[in-house]
Amino acid sequence: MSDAWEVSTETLTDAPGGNAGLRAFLHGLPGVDQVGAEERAARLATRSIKTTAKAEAIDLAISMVDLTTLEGADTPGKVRALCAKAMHPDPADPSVPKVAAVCVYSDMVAVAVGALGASGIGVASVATAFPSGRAPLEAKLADTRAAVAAGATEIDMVIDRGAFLSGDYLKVYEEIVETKRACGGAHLKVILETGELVTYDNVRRASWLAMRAGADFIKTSTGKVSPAATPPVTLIMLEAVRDFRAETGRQVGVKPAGGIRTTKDAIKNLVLVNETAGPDWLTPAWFRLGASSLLNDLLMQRQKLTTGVYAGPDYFTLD
Ligand SMILES: O=C[C@H](O)COP(=O)(O)O
Repeated sequence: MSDAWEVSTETLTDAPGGNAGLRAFLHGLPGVDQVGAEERAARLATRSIKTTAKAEAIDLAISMVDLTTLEGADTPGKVRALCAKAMHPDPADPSVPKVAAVCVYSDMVAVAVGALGASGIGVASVATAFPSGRAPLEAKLADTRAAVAAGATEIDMVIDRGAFLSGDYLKVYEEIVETKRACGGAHLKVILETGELVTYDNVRRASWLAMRAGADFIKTSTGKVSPAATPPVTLIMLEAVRDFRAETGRQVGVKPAGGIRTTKDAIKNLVLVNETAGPDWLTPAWFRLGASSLLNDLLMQRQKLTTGVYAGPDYFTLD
């Protein structure tokens, strides 16, 4: 499987069998064993990673970060500072890898594009009436097109959870298909907002629905709803991308986001990836960590491993 992102061109324009067909497919998926999923996620979380492996894991995690600011009070200055940090997380140590992408609201895309220049760091924009997903489809598509026109290379859309929970799977499917079309060459991450989906079975169903509609990535959460990226939810989504590739040959990425704050959290995620979807997903092309305040902890732990002492949170610029 290639490391490069493959924009899926085979997105289905019609859901075979309409809503009834989708419903039959999604409800025909095997149910999630809740106890089994929680126990497996908890067991994997106890794996201890030390010394060289830990240093490698920290650098891999840094390279997978979608460095995020999604606040009403975001300013061009804050976004430029975030971009500087994305390119040189620790200006005193050029061996620290750059992050994968900067994630902002669509009106901040042009600022991020200008600040990141030719760094190779992606610009991800949330879109489609983030975070609620409540707006007419035309407004959602206009939001998406505006972000792409401003230079976004990745679009993080939210699904309509109300439609999903009321069983209108076709509406969710068609919105994803249309948003994928509006993305053009940009990659589409589909946010399921798992904290609102009520059951693990729904997490599995929403993952398959998004992948069948053409998602390049499935993402847990907006970061605005709790619970967000819990280990069992990430595990279920990793199983879904693994099984989807086995069935269709197409690889889809996974992005847990929301509440990932510590190096421990990040490493737990990497173990989950390796043990569930497998090492093919252990690259920034196929796995991202959406986080607004994880990077500094990764930098502190990295420095501790290198120098033996913690620099302390004030040493690094705010993330
Ligand atoms: O997409 C990323 C999330 O909004 C980040 O959530 P966080 O602020 O809990 O790290």
